[in-house]
Amino acid sequence: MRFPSAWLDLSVSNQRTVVIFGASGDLSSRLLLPGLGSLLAGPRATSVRIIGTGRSPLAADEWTSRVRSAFGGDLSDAAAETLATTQYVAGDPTDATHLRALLALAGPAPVLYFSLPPAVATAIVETLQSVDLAEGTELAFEKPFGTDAASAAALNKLVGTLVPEENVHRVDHFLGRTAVLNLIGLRFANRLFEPVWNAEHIESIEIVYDETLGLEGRAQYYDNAGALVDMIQSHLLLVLALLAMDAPATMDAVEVRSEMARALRSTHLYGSPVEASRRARYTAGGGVPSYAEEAGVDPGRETETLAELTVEVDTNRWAGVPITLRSGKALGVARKEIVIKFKPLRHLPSGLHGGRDGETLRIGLNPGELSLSVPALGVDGPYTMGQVFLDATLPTSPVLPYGEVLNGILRGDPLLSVRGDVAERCWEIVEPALDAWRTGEVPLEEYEAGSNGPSRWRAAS
Ligand SMILES: O=P(O)(O)OC[C@H]1O[C@@H](O)[C@H](O)[C@@H](O)[C@@H]1O
Repeated sequence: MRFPSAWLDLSVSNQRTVVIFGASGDLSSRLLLPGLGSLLAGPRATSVRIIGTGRSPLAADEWTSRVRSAFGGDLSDAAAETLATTQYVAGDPTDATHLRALLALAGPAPVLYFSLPPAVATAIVETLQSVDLAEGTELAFEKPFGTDAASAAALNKLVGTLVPEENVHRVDHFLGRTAVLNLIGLRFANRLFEPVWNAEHIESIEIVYDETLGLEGRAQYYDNAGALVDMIQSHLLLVLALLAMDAPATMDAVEVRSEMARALRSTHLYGSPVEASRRARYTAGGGVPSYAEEAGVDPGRETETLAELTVEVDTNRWAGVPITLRSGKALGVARKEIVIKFKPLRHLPSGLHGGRDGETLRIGLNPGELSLSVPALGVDGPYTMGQVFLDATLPTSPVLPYGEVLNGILRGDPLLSVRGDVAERCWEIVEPALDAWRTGEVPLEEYEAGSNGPSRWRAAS
């Protein structure tokens, strides 16, 4: 159950220049630079030239010290070299003259990484229309890609005039998670699971990413996004795609991404938006203030901090199986897992007593773990059926999920990047629920911070 070695290749064959737009922002220092640092720590890594850029002026030593602290620990040769060559250039990225100077500095085949919200990234892409891009330029975008299906489609169109689709990387760090990548090994290299991975044998699926963390000072972004857009529209639907897709012919980006896209094209809400979606917001609890009182939040906006969506993948393999995606903040338990419930067998020999439950497979997403409950005789007394658990821990990659995705971007391989049509499709899947929420058809429920969320939700713990 190991993923192909190309994904574990920590080396960056040709030195590349990465221009980070929004470099002085929180996302860059919290996620992007540490991810790059973990990649550069690999034994075969070569250095990368990083040019940070943003509107805020930043002294050269201030920028270098930010990069240094994001890399953490002892520096490998590649990381030390990267640090020695990095620079920061302040300027307005929507000004074509500034962009031309920046690209001249970057040289051949740079990666332009937009560590910015969609509106700002779109404005820069618009300016890039009047600037010549070097052959082999790669463009990388943080999530969310667009703010709805229409804006994602418009951005795709704009980006498509600059570089070919295989040079566009819509970043989703869940695709760099060991446990998520291992879904491919778990399913397609596994005699036990693959034959039963369908509606004939599986009753229901949950994909849950409950966090104990609250807002972490990100109100400005989060209050506009909410749990559904922040986690389900992006990360969890992509996990679903890997879980539900058919076997790709090869592990090539074209094949894998086509299968993922095919699964998502068949995905829609399980019933009406009112039946298939739930939303809630935390009130004060355990020393955490209520969401409405958090700094920077507009209480009237009705932003949800916990969301649940049940979908169906309407294919021959999956039709009829409810798949529930759930994620939220400030919950009592950090439950981050996929739960696959198999159907009970139709028949048990008479004389066997107890548990007729089907098997349950739990795939821990963070950390990566597997647990399969199987019926066994004698667990709860002689000739009585009970459940025993087969547990395994997945190896932890030394490369952070962001680093894994970046590895692909630097090598020009879009395998772990979201394809344009998939980015649009993920919006289309959630939009009926978002529309029903806007019109108040689905009430905004409440849960106490530190609790497990409202009861009676499908994926309630
Ligand atoms: O557990 P991880 O890797 O930090 O991923 C979860 C995070 O993913 C991010 O994309 C979301 O914006 C955050 O709100 C969330 O906390």
